[in-house]
Amino acid sequence: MWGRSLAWLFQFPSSPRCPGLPWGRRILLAAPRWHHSAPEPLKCAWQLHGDHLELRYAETLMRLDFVWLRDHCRSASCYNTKPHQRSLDTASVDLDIRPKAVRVDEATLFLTWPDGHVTRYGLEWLGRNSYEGQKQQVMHPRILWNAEIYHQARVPSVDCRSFLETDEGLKEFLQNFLLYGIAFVENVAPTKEDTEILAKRISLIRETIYGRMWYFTSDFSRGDTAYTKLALDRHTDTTYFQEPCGIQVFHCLKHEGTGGRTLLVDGFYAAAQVLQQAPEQFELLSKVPLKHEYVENVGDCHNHMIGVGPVLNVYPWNNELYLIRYNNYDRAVINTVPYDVVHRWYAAHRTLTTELRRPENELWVKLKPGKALFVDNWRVLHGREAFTGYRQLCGCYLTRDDVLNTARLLGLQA
Ligand SMILES: C[N+](C)(C)CCCC[C@H](N)C(=O)O
Ligand SMILES: O=C(O)CCC(=O)C(=O)O
Ligand SMILES: [Fe+2]
Repeated sequence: MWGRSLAWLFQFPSSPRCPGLPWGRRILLAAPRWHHSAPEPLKCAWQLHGDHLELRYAETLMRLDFVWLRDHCRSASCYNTKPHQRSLDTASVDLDIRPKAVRVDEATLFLTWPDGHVTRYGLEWLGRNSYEGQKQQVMHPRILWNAEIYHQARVPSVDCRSFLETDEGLKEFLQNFLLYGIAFVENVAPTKEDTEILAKRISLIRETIYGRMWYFTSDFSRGDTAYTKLALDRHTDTTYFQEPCGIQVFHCLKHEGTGGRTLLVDGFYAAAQVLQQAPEQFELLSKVPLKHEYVENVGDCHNHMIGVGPVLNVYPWNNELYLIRYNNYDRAVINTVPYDVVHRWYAAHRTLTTELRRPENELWVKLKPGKALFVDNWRVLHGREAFTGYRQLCGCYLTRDDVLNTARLLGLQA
């Protein structure tokens, strides 16, 4: 029996935590204390250590802390499955707790605690919810793009009626939006009110200093270059908020004149190139905190906003990007790092900018009345070409949590 289980254990690659140490050698040292679930196929093996339980299930080696195991107990007295909320008072758990007994069958881990309480875990559940399991998964599946990838994907626009009236239309739209960070709705009546109806179908509108639904022409009514006819280089908006707006909706209601095309660039595609070419620069961009700032004193508008955070924001456990802040217009004085770091940061920023400016990464579209564009402002940069004539643009920002909420309720991974 032991021979067979050891043979099985030898098939696994070396432990990710100790790359130099073959798994087999660790097992030989620890062999007398390994247990495994008896029936074939042998999918699970475990052993108790001084302060944690080591569990191998399917392809995952998990190290589970005893307090964690007590804290996540899903028994009726510890967890209320109706509201999906914990009833257990975590602060009442002895930090030196250790299970009195451990047993594993084909699908379940059973732990008996010193006070007799029994905790059961589905092995499948642990595989998905442990740190080691999470680390292997992405939170947000995406397709990174340059202009060619995006064009070749032939991502369809969704028709306004299908978007408003059917779950399939909405789901298709949101799936495109989650994968590419941009999505279009067609045949929208060219008014601010109709644009608002679209926005409300997927989220709550995020009211900001620019209003709820904003509407602008090149009338200099606000102290920002957006309210001119000038070209705007690629950027993300509201970098000067502690939480930049998650989504931006654009709907061009009128343009009598030339130019004014919209530029879109996938910031995560560019960042992925930086990671490949210069991982230390990617790391710097994800670690150095920066300020962005908006100071306005025009007419009755008086605002002073400051947002702090790095250019690239990643989940620390899997290094997955979730937010890029990139706005060279609104970047504030750098006073958060010493001079030598500043210089390396400028070099890293240059590498990223070079990627963002590659013509092959630029997607140019002309927004027309009837075609609304949704942009993931945490991922995709936008800009515009200079223009002549009269141009009216309306839109709004959306709260990100609520867009993702809608997507999850439709069964999408968001
Ligand atoms: C869309 N709307 C015209 C309302 C906003 C303009 C905000 C522009 C600002 N520089 C930023 O990038 O955040
Ligand atoms: O005028 C445009 O097309 C976009 C301007 C802009 O960057 C913005 O409104 O956030
Ligand atoms: Fe903008």
